[in-house]
Amino acid sequence: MPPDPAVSETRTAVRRTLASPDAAPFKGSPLVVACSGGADSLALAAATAHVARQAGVEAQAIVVDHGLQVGSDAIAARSVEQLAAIGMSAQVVEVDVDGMGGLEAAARKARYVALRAERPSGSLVLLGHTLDDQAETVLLGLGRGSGARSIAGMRSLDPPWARPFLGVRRTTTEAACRAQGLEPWHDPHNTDARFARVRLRTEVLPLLEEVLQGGVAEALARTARQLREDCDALEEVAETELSRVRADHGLDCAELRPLPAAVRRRVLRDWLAEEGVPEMTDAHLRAADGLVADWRGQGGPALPGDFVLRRAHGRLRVETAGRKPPNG
Ligand SMILES: Nc1ncnc2c1ncn2[C@@H]1O[C@H](COP(=O)(O)OP(=O)(O)OP(=O)(O)O)[C@@H](O)[C@H]1O
Repeated sequence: MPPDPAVSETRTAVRRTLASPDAAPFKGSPLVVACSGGADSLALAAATAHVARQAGVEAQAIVVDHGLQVGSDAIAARSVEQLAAIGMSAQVVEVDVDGMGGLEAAARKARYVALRAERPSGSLVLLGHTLDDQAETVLLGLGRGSGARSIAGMRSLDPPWARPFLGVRRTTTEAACRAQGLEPWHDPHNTDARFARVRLRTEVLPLLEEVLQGGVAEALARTARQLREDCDALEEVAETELSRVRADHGLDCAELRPLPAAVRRRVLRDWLAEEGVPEMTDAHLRAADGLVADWRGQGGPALPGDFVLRRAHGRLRVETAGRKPPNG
């Protein structure tokens, strides 16, 4: 009997990602599925187990227990049982979440650190993000005025991370679970209307679908892909330009100025990161760019990490706050 269409779609998605040219260095490497026990990552585990068996490669799952809610250990244990039913061995990794920068973000950070540390060396870690997650990320980014890179969403392959389901709808992962007799865990956070992402999913996207007569999630995912291609091209150009405009431990303003703003700001961002300036916001970057594009002899902006940007003798330099050479 041919497999259920949803099951086929999930398997094809995993096969395609592993067969992509960028995944070639990982051919034959072990596969690790990051499994929360939810429908997306459970369907991913089932598809990966099947594809791995056919290809003769090792596959296992990691379930992260963030310890944030009562009974999180029981939820993790249930996920391990579901994984055992599809023939995938799993380990539970407990992490400490410090709550810095918000609980959600801290949990995510701890999860990625643990997955990276626990995976067998040389393996790919498969994550269950779907097309719906991608669409929500794009829409949230647009609404918050984020930069192109963050609206460009997630990559399907960004070693050691792989996201085979970025073209698969959430309804398909749910159907694939049902068809395989799997019982996903329903995270109460996914329906908690205090989260902007949840309201976007349950209120905004359905309304947009109605107004635009369907296809919105796919369209947003397409926007993400196009932007990603544009961003990649711009970043390549910026890398080349950065090596050209370097001068005397700084940057040459006369060489920088004629560059298109999108390239110039990327050059500045990459160079400032290289100089050790942390967490640049868009406002910092614009102020830094003002020293090049709109130079009127002004003082340089203060940057995060107690750094100051200065323009002297036609060169940009990063200094720690306190030292002041003459402007020029
Ligand atoms: N507790 C967990 N243990 C293992 N993997 C997990 C866990 N939670 C999430 N994941 C992995 O991350 C994927 C995305 O999950 P989710 O959308 O909940 O994450 P998020 O909080 O939005 O963060 P991010 O999207 O950056 O991973 C899941 O499909 C799964 O592969």
